[in-house]
Amino acid sequence: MADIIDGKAFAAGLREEVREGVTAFAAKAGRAPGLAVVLVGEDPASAVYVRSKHKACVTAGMESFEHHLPAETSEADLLALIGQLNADPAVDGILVQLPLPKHIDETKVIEAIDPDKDVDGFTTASAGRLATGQDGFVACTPLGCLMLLKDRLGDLSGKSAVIVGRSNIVGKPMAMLLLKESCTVTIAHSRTQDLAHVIGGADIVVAAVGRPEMVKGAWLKPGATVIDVGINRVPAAEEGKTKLVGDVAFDEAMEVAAAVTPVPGGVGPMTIACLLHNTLAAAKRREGIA
Ligand SMILES: NC(=O)C1=CN([C@@H]2O[C@H](COP(=O)(O)OP(=O)(O)OC[C@H]3O[C@@H](n4cnc5c(N)ncnc54)[C@H](OP(=O)(O)O)[C@@H]3O)[C@@H](O)[C@H]2O)C=CC1
Ligand SMILES: Nc1nc(=O)c2c([nH]1)NC[C@@H]1CN(c3ccc(C(=O)N[C@@H](CCC(=O)O)C(=O)O)cc3)C=[N+]21
Ligand SMILES: [Mg+2]
Repeated sequence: MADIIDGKAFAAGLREEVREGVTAFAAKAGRAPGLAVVLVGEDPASAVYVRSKHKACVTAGMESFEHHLPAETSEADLLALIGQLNADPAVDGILVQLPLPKHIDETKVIEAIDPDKDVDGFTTASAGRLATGQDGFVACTPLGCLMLLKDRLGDLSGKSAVIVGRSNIVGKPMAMLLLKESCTVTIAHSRTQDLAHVIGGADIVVAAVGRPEMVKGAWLKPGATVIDVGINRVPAAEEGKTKLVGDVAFDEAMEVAAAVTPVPGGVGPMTIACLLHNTLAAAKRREGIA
């Protein structure tokens, strides 16, 4: 039976560390770090995430500036808001909750964020810095996954890692991070042939697909470490209820792997803790505090 990697507990520790860092920052800077979260429209899942980010900010002693705009907001108005937040000295980090309504060009909006305030790590500047080994913000979800992997495995050098998914916000930055750790990295996606075989060679599997329980236990190399990024809401056994499952068939994986992250309670809480971590780092950098 594999170990369950307790992302929720690890995230709680990281949040406590950030809280202490915030106190030290405030003593020197005379102000708290500030995070601006922009939500456009009424997507219920997005509203839940934004609420938990706000709560986490406040608990860590940070300022949270919430901007909830109606779904009909024009791209120009949203870009104008980003411009204001870029110029606002009280704002250290800017997060624009994705997805945006269809009439708004996501790339254009993300690119408008000052890279020094890009605590999500989504701008081209941040992605380029990560890819070329320069200092910058790393996307929160892959950063959280890396922290869990290093905590569990120590040195990752030489390990074979398969990432399933190649999105700009999870799969690609995850690949860059693991490459930096000297893993031998394979990125699988919807055109990958014989995914089971590809996964079967991996010491580390990161699943970021968005398909409930698609990675089967029998595909895994015995003793593998499995990081499940997927958040899928599916019907529960009880009539009319839903539950969250990951992209990995958890019970099966527990029979073969050495360690597996659960959903919920795995990667999700790490994403929010890393957002706070990045926001504190942004604030320190902007104030010239080591
Ligand atoms: N825990 C957290 O904090 C977060 C969780 N998530 C969750 O992680 C999951 C992935 O998110 P995200 O990266 O944004 O998703 P995207 O939809 O942007 O990307 C999904 C990726 O999976 C690949 N894929 C789809 N079907 C298959 C298949 N059958 N076999 C192999 N690969 C496949 C796609 O390939 P192709 O490129 O060829 O289409 C694509 O690269 C979702 O469940 C999301 O909810 C996301 C962000 C944060
Ligand atoms: N600009 C932007 N940045 C993001 O980081 C971003 C985004 N947009 N859009 C949506 C995705 C998704 N995401 C999650 C964050 C926390 C949990 C999380 O805490 N999940 C809990 C469960 C929460 C529940 O019960 O619904 C858990 O896994 O334990 C999940 C998913 C961040 N995202
Ligand atoms: Mg869109």
